[in-house]
Amino acid sequence: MATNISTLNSTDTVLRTENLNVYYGKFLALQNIWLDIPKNKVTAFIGPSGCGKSTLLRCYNRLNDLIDSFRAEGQVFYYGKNLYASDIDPVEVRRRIGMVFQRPNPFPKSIYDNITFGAKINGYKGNLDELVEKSLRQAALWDEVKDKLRQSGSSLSGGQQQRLCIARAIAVQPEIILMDEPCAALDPISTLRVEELIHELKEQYTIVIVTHNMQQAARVSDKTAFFNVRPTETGGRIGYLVEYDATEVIFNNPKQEDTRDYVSGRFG
Ligand SMILES: Nc1ncnc2c1ncn2[C@@H]1O[C@H](COP(=O)(O)OP(=O)(O)OP(=O)(O)O)[C@@H](O)[C@H]1O
Repeated sequence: MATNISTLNSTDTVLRTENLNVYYGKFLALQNIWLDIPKNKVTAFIGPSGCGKSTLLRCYNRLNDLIDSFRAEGQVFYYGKNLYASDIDPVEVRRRIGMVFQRPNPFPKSIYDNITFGAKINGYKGNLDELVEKSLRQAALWDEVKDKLRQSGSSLSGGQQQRLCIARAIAVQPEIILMDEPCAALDPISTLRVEELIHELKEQYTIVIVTHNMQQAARVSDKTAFFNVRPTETGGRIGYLVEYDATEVIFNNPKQEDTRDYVSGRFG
């Protein structure tokens, strides 16, 4: 029988990777990652393009399983339970560990149905109207859409669509929200709204965010992991974790020179 991962004991470390190596076919994308993600905090992943930030994020909710060439060695723990164990249901993992992507991707459905879709699939027994209102309020979108819930999600502005996607992620009552450059396609004002939202959401959720925006990482996160990529003799590019610490340490007093160079913009 599948393990019910929602009943696992809670500790301050929600996700832990131990000696994680990730391959796409023969290509080693990430090497030897040891990283603990703390509960109810925002953890930012920063680093140059191709260093494996999104790859690691997708390992946390087994989204990489959908890529044929993907293979992981080492372990990813959710409250001490190996997420890749044979008795773990990846669908349940993705319900507990939701994801918001770079481009807002509402379903081609009404605002209301965007929120209720996942809940219905999961057999939600509560009041759907209440769920819609609660999720939209938590995503700071309710006031803007409460009079047009039957309109298509794609009729909203890009920033509103992204908050709708956050509301949709919240509606299935996850514990963790993974965000892969959630503001990359947004204007500065929408970005600010989403950043404010992230601050509010961490009261209830654990958030891991990939961002290319140094200021954003400094503004929103409690901890920051800096990844880098090194070339191999055979032309490969291996991503690795350089340094992981409180965000203020990473930005103001990092231990590694590469981190200092990257956060100060001196990185090639
Ligand atoms: N589906 C895939 N198939 C094969 N290789 C992949 C796949 N996804 C990512 N990669 C490779 O793995 C490495 C890490 O990619 P990833 O997207 O995780 O990096 P990233 O740090 O998130 O980059 P970016 O900041 O540009 O989004 C890259 O070399 C990339 O080309």
